[in-house]
Amino acid sequence: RALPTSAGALRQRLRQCAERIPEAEAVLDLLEKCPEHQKKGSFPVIVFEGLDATGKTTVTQAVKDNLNGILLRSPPACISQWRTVFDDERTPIKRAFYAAGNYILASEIAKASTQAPVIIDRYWHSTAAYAIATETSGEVQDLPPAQDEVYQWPEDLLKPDLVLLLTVDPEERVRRLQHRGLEKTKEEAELEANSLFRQRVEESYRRMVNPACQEVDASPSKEEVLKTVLQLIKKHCAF
Ligand SMILES: Nc1ncnc2c1ncn2[C@@H]1O[C@H](COP(=O)(O)OP(=O)(O)O)[C@@H](O)[C@H]1O
Ligand SMILES: Nc1ccn([C@@H]2O[C@H](COP(=O)(O)OP(=O)(O)O)[C@@H](O)[C@H]2O)c(=O)n1
Repeated sequence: RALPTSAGALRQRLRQCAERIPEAEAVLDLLEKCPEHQKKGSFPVIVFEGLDATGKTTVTQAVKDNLNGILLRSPPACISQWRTVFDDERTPIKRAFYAAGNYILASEIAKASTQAPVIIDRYWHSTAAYAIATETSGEVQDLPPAQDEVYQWPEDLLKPDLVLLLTVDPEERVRRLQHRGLEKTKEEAELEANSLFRQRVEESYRRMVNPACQEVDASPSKEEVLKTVLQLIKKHCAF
């Protein structure tokens, strides 16, 4: 399978291509500096997931301000300048890059969560959901069965306390995309053209376990969505 699900496996994958791709060597260097099996601090770690334009950037910023938190994203800023290089590579190498981003991010989460609540824009569930959806074609029925190990969180990756999956109906999502008019990654452009792919990504998010995503209807106004999200955080994370 294209997605490496442990730090060891993804390091091996990057090492294999490091001679040809200098950026892979650079990612490996950063990974080396991250101790394995990172532990969370005492503040809650809350992840927001969902398709592009479901409102993750908007809501994560608002939650951060509201909770006086620290906002992080996957892939983390320290490797995002190499993203375009890996987006143009073969799938296994591209997946190794995003997987590595999550392990590097885990060190940042470990540190940040000793200081304040941590709010994260995409993490492992995004890496897994896009990978799973790309590896199959057709209907959601053709995805690996619900109990398959692809939906498991990697054993050696720091776990968040709460994962919220933002969903909006396809028409509203397109309206938001058009409003924003930002440059899209290649995969997001394909996604737009392919509603079955989009459905497979969303269904893969829903099948993820340990931790599972909690779905939030993100179609109401920004204020309403923020209110719902803050209530969920209050209910699930004591701090
Ligand atoms: N609840 C909402 N209602 C209407 N528009 C929204 C809402 N949340 C976000 N938007 C708008 O939709 C677009 C996509 O939101 P954004 O936060 O960038 O999504 P993402 O980070 O998931 O791609 C932006 O133009 C944003 O202002
Ligand atoms: N943690 C992450 C984040 C993004 N990705 C990849 O990045 C793409 C989405 O990134 P994007 O730039 O459109 O995301 P937004 O943060 O703009 O919503 C998907 O195609 C995923 O393949 C990932 O694999 N893992």
